[in-house]
Amino acid sequence: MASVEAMWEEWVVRAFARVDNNFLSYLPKVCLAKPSAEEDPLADDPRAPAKDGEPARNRMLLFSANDYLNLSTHPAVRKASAKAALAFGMGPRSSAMASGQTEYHRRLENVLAEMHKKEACVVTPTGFAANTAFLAALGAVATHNAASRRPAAHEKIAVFSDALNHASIIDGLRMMERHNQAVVSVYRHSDMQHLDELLSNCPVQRKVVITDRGLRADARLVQLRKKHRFLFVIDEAHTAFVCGRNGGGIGEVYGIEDQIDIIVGTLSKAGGCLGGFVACSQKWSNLVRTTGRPYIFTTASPYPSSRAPTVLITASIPSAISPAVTVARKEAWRRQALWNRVQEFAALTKHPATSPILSLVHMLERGFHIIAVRPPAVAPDACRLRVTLTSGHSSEDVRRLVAALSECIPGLDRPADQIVARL
Ligand SMILES: Cc1ncc(COP(=O)(O)O)c(C=O)c1O
Repeated sequence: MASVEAMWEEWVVRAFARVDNNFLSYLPKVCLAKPSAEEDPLADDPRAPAKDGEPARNRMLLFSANDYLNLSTHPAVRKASAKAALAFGMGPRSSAMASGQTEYHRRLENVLAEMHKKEACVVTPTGFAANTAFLAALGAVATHNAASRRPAAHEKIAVFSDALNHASIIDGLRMMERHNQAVVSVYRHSDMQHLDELLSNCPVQRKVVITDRGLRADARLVQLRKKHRFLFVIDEAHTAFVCGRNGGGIGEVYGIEDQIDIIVGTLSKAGGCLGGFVACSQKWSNLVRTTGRPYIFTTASPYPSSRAPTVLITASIPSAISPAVTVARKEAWRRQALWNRVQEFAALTKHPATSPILSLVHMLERGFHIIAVRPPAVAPDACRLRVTLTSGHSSEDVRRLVAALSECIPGLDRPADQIVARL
């Protein structure tokens, strides 16, 4: 008889053969460019002339990162994280539930709450955890209102989710279904008519609409909220700090902050650091902290030395994100630079770009790092290549990118539907 190890090995190999295993070959080895001597805080002699890093042929322009405002390398962010790490160390050691919250976490939560015009905010280790923690708390509404019994049909929550919502929303919803807390309906991507129909046919009293595509659906969602009185949840992972005069996201763009009940976001994209958040009312934040399992049962963002008493512990990531948030709000030119790049790209390619993320071709060999979006992120027939523009790209970078792309896609200056057909 085969050993347990051999049996498992065979099952793993068989499973792997059925997944898209090209995935592994897409993971390029990336070496970070060495900072110049002036920029390198560890350089022996900051006045020494900059050394050449990697040979020029290996250098590439990164069009695949979500560091939209280039804050991950901002001097204030580097300094704050280095200072916190030097003073307090790195190891996070436990969850917020076990070791409490530092003043840095609290300060960050207050800034984010204020930024989104909400009473409160809960910072989580990632954006993925923010969505799943919020949805776990949402599920708790059904369970606890059913006196901890299995909720009956009328006690469940009806959740309406955009077809292209992020995996963290999908997994959070699956969790709710597993606990009999929710009935989930998926509406066609940004199709408000479909959403309206589904809402109109739903007899359940507690309704929730959740989308990470707020920018596309805009004010129509607000009209539907008035009509159907649902709890409105937006995942602002790609819009917080990026859209709105002060980086306040969708709510600020359309002046509908008071119409959005819950804002979920990440600090790992435009924030240039790592983490997530749920901005909401005080009551919702209490529920997330006490029932949001992905917030409770996971280690908090990095914090320092075991010698520091808990109340004095500072956190290197929250202390880095705080200056990042300040810079993101203050330096509106970064947002302007980013949107200028989007407009330039749209003008050069005639591609109707309305966001810094563009689905196009892979160009690694030409010195452009662009990622392929493939299953399980999208359906097998919806694979695409994705260009992400940031404020750190110059107009020249965009011109070079478009020139290189045009060699691979002869129809790049034609309308987008024709281009997609050719890819
Ligand atoms: C819409 C959306 N929500 C949530 C997340 C998860 O954020 P994080 O990377 O901070 O876990 C992502 C990241 O890809 C995202 O695109």
